[in-house]
Amino acid sequence: MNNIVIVRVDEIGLKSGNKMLFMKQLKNNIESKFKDLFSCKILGNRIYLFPKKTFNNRDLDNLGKIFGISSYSVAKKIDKDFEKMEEEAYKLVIEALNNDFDSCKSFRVSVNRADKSFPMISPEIAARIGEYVLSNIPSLTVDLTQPDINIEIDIRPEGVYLFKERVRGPSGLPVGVSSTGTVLLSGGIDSPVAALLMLRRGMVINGVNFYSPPFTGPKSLDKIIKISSIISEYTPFPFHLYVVPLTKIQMLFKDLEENQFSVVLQRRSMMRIADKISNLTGTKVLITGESLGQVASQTVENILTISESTQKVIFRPLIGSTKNETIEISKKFGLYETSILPYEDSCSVFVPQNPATKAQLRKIKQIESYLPEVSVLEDEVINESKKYEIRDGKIEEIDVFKMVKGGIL
Ligand SMILES: Nc1ncnc2c1ncn2[C@@H]1O[C@H](COP(=O)(O)OP(=O)(O)OP(=O)(O)O)[C@@H](O)[C@H]1O
Repeated sequence: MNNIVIVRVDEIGLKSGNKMLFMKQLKNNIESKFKDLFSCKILGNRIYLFPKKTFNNRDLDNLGKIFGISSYSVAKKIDKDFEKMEEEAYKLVIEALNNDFDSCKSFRVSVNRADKSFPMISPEIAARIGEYVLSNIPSLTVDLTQPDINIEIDIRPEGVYLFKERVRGPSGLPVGVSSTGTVLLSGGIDSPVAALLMLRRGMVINGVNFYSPPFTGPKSLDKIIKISSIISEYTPFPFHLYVVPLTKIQMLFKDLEENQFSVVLQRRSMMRIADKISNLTGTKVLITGESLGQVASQTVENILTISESTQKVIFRPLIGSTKNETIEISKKFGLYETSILPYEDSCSVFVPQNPATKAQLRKIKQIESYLPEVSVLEDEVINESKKYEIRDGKIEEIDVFKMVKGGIL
């Protein structure tokens, strides 16, 4: 049981003033996912995980979903004793060979001597331990640039760590260090990726989804909950999803004579509702998955007209991305297979034949001025929304919050 896990950070290490705050948040985030398995300790730019019970490498998979971690290694900690270092390095090579002594594998020993009081310099330690390993396993060759097996020896004041592998983490900043946002979360490919990208910058988020009963059925709801559940695996905070029935507002826009503006009108309504939910839940910004020029509603003119419906800043992390790039990220985060399930999204049900690509604000405001009931309906649908709390993939429907203009009932 003397294996420990070393967690490394990249960006956090560069933050001078906030570094300790960020490290503590990362430590809390790791503890919240691994409280039964490890106790954690910050030492310099690293976090060390001490096992409370035996673990195997698969138990560590969730470290790949904790933003802020650049890499981690399962390491053996020993005393600062040269003979023990030789012995453990040899054992690690044997482990890495996995009983394959026939195919000619190459290896390297890399030494980091952070404790300068250790009486030998790094190249000397590497060379001597390399010789020791070679003398015991003559089928090996040495390769200093691209070895099959890289044994790392890290000599620090508190002891020596040896490991043979660095597993890459998801990098970024720990969730909890970058304020809060509300993502307009559709069942498509883009907005779930936008949500993950904001989590990766350390933001705590909740989500608002619009659905159109009875035009969108229970399978669409299942899909958005499944997407939220995947998102929740990347945050230590519960992910709250507000599901808002938009149908009565959409019907109003659909029946307009000038229904080419219905998409922009609908989006403005979504923004106002999301703005209110953001205020009710205390988040600071809105987030969407828009990407410039991707669909008719995402021209600069339409985006400006849509943005005007809220005072809040809207983060659009995908604005400059290509569809393929977004798909790549979606796959990387394990979202893609769910995002492409063929269930109708609320908006696609009500798209006119020729949606306006340059909806002028003046025109849109004029139409809205003929529809004062929209604002009443927006409050109504917030009252009718469902709220789900999703934590580590576990879903619970909780209290529907009630709202009247300007406050919570
Ligand atoms: N039903 C919905 N519920 C919540 N937000 C939505 C919904 N539909 C669209 N949005 C928000 O508006 C943005 C633009 O949507 P649009 O349908 O124009 O583009 P999209 O590329 O299909 O987006 P996505 O892939 O995220 O569905 C979405 O990224 C999302 O943030």
